[in-house]
Amino acid sequence: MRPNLARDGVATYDGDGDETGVAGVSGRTEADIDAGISPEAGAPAGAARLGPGTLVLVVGPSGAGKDTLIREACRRLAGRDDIRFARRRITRPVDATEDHVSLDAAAFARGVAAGEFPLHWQANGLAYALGPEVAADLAAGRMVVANGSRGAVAEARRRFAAVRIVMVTAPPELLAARIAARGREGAEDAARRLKREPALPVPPDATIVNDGVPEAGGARLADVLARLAENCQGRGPR
Ligand SMILES: Nc1ncnc2c1ncn2[C@@H]1O[C@H](COP(=O)(O)OP(=O)(O)OP(=O)(O)O)[C@@H](O)[C@H]1O
Ligand SMILES: O=P(O)(O)OC[C@H]1O[C@H](OP(=O)(O)O)[C@H](O)[C@@H]1O
Repeated sequence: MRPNLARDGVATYDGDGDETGVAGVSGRTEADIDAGISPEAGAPAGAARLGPGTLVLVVGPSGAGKDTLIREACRRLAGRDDIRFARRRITRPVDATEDHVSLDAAAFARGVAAGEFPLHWQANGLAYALGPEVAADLAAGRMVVANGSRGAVAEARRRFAAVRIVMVTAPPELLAARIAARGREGAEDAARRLKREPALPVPPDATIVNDGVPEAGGARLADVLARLAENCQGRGPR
């Protein structure tokens, strides 16, 4: 399932839905967000899920610019007490590319065993988690935005009451060039990242093609987040 990158930065999905298990699936557009079309239809019913605030997972291929656009959107939405940006736990040393909490493997495993992480996943030889403050913010009715894995969306939908997905993508040649220029990964790791294409279990609520300047993509993400927050009304901070 590959996005079409045309049409004013809004991607739709082709295909028969094989990868999502949904026949004739098409991406939700920002118009759908305005219409309040719910992606929870068909989500598994479970025990108490974390909420009532909405978890927004920003997903997409490595190098697309998720962290960059999240930083930009965070700057633009500073002062919004109803929207928080998650600080991830990652088994990666601290570096300039993301303001995460760095944990070693043992500390990460202890966090998992203690049930501290409302969501965790593994990818790229690393372990990632959202911290307990995410659950607290959702419980207070806030929207929480996190850089997520496409492979963790299904689990997120089981664990959280309301999950929205924003796909950030870019043409393949830009992905490769950006990962190389960032210099965080070696050539082999970079190549493995470029090959990763875990399927989403649902189409994204919005897609941002980050092929312009970061400020443009960041402004677009901020817009999408503001609209998603509007549609979570009735669940404001308390
Ligand atoms: N619109 C853009 N124009 C030019 N460079 C960009 C743009 N967006 C991001 N970049 C650069 O591309 C690199 C990858 O961006 P970023 O780390 O935000 O991507 P990511 O999707 O979070 O990737 P990963 O999943 O590998 O962490 C960074 O060096 C960033 O500065
Ligand atoms: O390929 P998928 O499963 O979508 O994403 C895998 C992981 O890679 C990226 O993290 P980072 O680049 O290591 O910070 C994503 O944020 C996610 O955690």
